Amino acid sequence: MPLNPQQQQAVAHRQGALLVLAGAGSGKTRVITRRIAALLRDVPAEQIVALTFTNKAAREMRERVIDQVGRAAAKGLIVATFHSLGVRILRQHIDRLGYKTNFSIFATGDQLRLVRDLLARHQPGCSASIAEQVLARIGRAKNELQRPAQFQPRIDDPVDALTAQLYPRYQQALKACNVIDFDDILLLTLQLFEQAADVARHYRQQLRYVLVDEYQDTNAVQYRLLRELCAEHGNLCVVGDDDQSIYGWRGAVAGNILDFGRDFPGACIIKLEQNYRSSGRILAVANALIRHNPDRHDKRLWSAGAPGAPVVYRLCDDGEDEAMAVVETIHQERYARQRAYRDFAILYRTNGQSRAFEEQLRYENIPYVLIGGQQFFDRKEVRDALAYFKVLANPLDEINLLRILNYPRRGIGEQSAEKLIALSLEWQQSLWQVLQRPDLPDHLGDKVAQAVHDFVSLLQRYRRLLGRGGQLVPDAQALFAEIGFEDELCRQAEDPKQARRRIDNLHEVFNALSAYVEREGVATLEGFLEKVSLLDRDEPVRGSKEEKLKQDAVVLMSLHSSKGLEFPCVFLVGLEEGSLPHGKVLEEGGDVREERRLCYVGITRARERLLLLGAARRRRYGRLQPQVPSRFLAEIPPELLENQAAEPAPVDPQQQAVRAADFFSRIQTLLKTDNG
Ligand SMILES: Nc1ncnc2c1ncn2[C@@H]1O[C@H](COP(=O)(O)OP(=O)(O)OP(=O)(O)O)[C@@H](O)[C@H]1O
Ligand SMILES: [Mg+2]
Repeated sequence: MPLNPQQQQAVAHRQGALLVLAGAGSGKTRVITRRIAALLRDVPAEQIVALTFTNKAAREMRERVIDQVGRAAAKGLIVATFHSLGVRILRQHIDRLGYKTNFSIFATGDQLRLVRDLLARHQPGCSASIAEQVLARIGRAKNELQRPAQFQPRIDDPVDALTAQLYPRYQQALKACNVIDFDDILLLTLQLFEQAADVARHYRQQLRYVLVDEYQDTNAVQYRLLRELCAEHGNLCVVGDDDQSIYGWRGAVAGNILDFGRDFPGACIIKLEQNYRSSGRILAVANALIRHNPDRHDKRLWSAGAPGAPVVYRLCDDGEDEAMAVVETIHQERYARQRAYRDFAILYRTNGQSRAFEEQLRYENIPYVLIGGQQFFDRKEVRDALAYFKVLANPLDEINLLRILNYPRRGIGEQSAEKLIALSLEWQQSLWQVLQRPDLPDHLGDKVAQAVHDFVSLLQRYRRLLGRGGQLVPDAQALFAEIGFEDELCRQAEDPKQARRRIDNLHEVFNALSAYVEREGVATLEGFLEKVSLLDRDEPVRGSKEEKLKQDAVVLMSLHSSKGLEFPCVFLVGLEEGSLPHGKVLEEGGDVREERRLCYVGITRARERLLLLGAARRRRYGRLQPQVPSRFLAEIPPELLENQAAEPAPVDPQQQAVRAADFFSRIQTLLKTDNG
């Protein structure tokens, strides 16, 4: 498909800064991939770096480039997320900041545990629940470029006061364990560039063409990093849409995109106005909604396509009814237009909303894939297993060392663990060093000291084995068999089914490891852990997101993870006050404009058919409660919507009995499929 003149101009642009500011579906991502292909004709691949927000988007972009230029020509090209580029750089040079290059990356659970430990040590009276709030403040501070020294607590804010106290200690503890957290990845990369001029120069000379997709979602740290990278050559090309900025809550600054012209004087700014994705009617709805956000760059998106089918709003009776309406439409559309299951996406505000749709789809035997939801790598047994890997890769990782010290139980109880920590503080040695001291029997008694000794030699033995990297999977399996990990899972489970699930999850870790080994030329435990810690925060439970998208199945996902994607038919569900806009935002006086942008993102994923749905009543805390339709619906002129909103039917007792019977038979079917 040929590019339009504006797209061509963006692709042909060579030196200096370039901003493509354009609405949804106007071909921004396409411009980036075509530009890379064009650059590859006269620039070595290693000099080009394209940055995106999710691993999925990065993989997809690489594939699209390969389709155009072939695999050989794309070799050496860097297509990555900001975080994976950061890790790549830190692995080479983090020693300049006083860390070792085999550092590990903390998962959220590990971070929380560290903050809880620090709280218990320094503020014994505090409730443990405050740890999460402190951690969130630390995260926000890091994304706003505040290191411990720059953190400014707000007056009269007790959580801020605690954060001010704990943040420096948290940072010291991480460093002592040779660990960094997710937000440190970018902050430390930036620090490296600022402190080590030679390192900065090296990357500025190596990475001569920088391209960024979804630029509206960059935060302050990412922005500074880009400035550092492009300080000499200035070849920065960014594309984005201020109307799709949906990560303000994570510190993204939409202003970055609006200030681009000021920050990079002489920048070329190109606007794309033709939308190639959505039908005229869908586009009209999107435009009408987003117009309600003040202070935006006004963009007029038009489509050369046909107006298409009407956009429908359907007010359903309750959540079950909403799910049935969706499934009914899927059946109709498949029948009338021979659509595949993968043509449909059900989009919602929060992952918890998927349940009713999943039930209904299962009941009707419709294949579906769920993207996001409870994160596989966050489950307890999975984190316990990974803790072993983490300690084997980096024995200074004290949090994980403590996690496995007596798991599975080996006779080093909590009191002994506390004694060991006290000794490590007293002797100013790392816990790992303390565990290896010959004089431990004097402090712990012979029996416990023997258990510690066995534990240490086990770890050392496997460190040697795994360090060779030849047989990661069998070696790891041997380790877990030797320590009796599965037996421990069985002992702790409440019933055999739970035990089975947990053991399956452990095996899934081995599967993930083996898939990694197969993919990678040189596989190491560190490399595997790095992959896991860089997974998209909303990566699916199992399998990669694009594998799932390839199957012929209806897709269920949150609005946040739908960014950049497109589907022939989209159901945007739960259009009620409290769901979209989200209740938390309303209660805390948050930014309703960001919720509106989220709704806009959802609408603009649709190519041909868009259905907006909501329920008149919804089950909350076990009771049906009346709902108010989303304010966003009222912002769309009625002539743009085909309203299928029926007044909720008066409840006829006989009908209710039929519904109840139907409901129970469905539950029974579900239980049967569950067991089967
Ligand atoms: N010149 C063109 N001719 C035909 N189709 C095009 C053209 N440009 C883009 N498209 C198609 O339009 C759709 C949207 O393109 P793309 O995903 O690049 O848009 P985008 O601006 O990145 O959207 P979003 O803001 O949602 O990320 C894709 O299906 C793409 O193939
Ligand atoms: Mg895009």
